[in-house]
Formats: sequence, C-alpha cells, structure tokens
Amino acid sequence: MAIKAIDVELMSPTGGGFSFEQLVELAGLSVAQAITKEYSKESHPRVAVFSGPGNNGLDDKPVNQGLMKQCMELDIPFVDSPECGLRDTDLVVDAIFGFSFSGEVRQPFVSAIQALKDTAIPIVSGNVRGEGFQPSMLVKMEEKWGLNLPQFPGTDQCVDLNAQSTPGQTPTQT
Ligand SMILES: NC(=O)C1=CN([C@@H]2O[C@H](COP(=O)(O)OP(=O)(O)OC[C@H]3O[C@@H](n4cnc5c(N)ncnc54)[C@H](OP(=O)(O)O)[C@@H]3O)[C@@H](O)[C@H]2O)[C@H](O)CC1
Repeated sequence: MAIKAIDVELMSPTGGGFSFEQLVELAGLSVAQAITKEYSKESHPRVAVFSGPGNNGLDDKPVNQGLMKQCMELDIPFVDSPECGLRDTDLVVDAIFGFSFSGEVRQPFVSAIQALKDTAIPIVSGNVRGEGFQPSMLVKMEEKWGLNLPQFPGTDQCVDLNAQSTPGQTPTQT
C-alpha cells in the first residue's frame, strides 16, 4: 500500500478518523522521541530544523503557525540560510521533503541539500531518504501495513532497530 494511501486510510472514519493535525503532531512526537533516545541533550543541546515546503516540513503552512508562534515566544531563533542553520548546531532535523519528493533536487533547495551533504553534523531525517546525503537516523512514520513491525517498548513511539540492522541499512528507524 502506498504511504499516501495509508494516511488517507488513517483519516477515514473506519481507519481511525485521525485529523491531519493529529497525524502531524504524532509524527512530530515520534521524531522528538527518537531523537531524545538516540542523542542526549548534554551531548547535542542545539538542534536545527530544516523545514521544507510540503506537509513534511510545513514551512509557511497554516497548521504550522501556532508552532512558529510558540517558537518565537520561547526565543527559538529562525534563520534563513542553510549556512546559518548549521552554525553552532549539534544536530540537524531534516524535514525538507516527505513522500512527495521526486526526481532531482530543484531550487531553492539545492543549496540546503548540498549543505547537508557537506556537513559532519549528524542528521535525523523524517520519512524519506534519497536526496543524496546519508542521515545518521531515519524516522519512518507510516510503517504498518504489510510490514513485519518490531515490538515497541511500552508506549514508546519509536524503537531502535540497530540490533536488527544489517550492513548497509540505515541505523535507526521508527
Ligand atoms: N496526510 C498527510 O499528508 C500527512 C503527511 N505528513 C508528512 O507529510 C509528508 C508528505 O507531504 P507532502 O506535502 O505530500 O510532500 P512533501 O513534504 O514531500 O513536500 C512536497 C513539496 O516538495 C516539493 N518537491 C518535491 N520534489 C522536489 C524536488 N525534487 N526538488 C524540489 N522540490 C521538490 C514539491 O514541489 P512540487 O513543485 O513538485 O509540488 C512540494 O512543494 C509525509 O511524508 C509526512 O512526512 C504528516 O506527517 C502527517 C500527515
């Protein structure tokens, strides 16, 4: 089943009736929990989020306005270039593209993707891999249908698959 179709099913009355906002919140929670499990706030206190134009990054989308307002009230800075985003940063969250990414990277994202290719800072990617850089951790949100899911500990939103990974696989997925 295509990932997009899974979201449609989750939002249908028989598939859970989730609202788009709920799915966004759950996706964000999964990413946040996966990050805090893998990277401590002592070793990686400064996190930069690279947001894209679609529903993965929600850059400038109305659903994101409340979050942006919260960030401003908490004095969390916004930057407008990839170089600034990577300055004084310990971890990058790549929320640039989700499942609608296709083809070669086009402007205005070429420099952001290039910066992520060039950096040694660990990158946590949400959902999609293929823009040409290797994330340290990949968080996948839609794995359910037809997949052999691992046991999730307690009420956790993520599980570390390192123990089960084989060479060449992405280290951590949820
Ligand atoms: N129910 C939901 O939709 C939920 C989705 N979630 C997350 O959202 C993404 C899917 O969101 P979507 O908006 O469909 O897609 P993207 O986030 O990938 O962004 C699409 C935009 O990216 C542009 N794009 C695509 N390919 C390229 C490229 N090669 N170079 C530059 N730009 C690109 C695209 O532009 P177009 O001109 O092609 O339209 C769009 O602007 C999903 O993966 C989840 O992460 C929520 O988490 C929950 C609900």
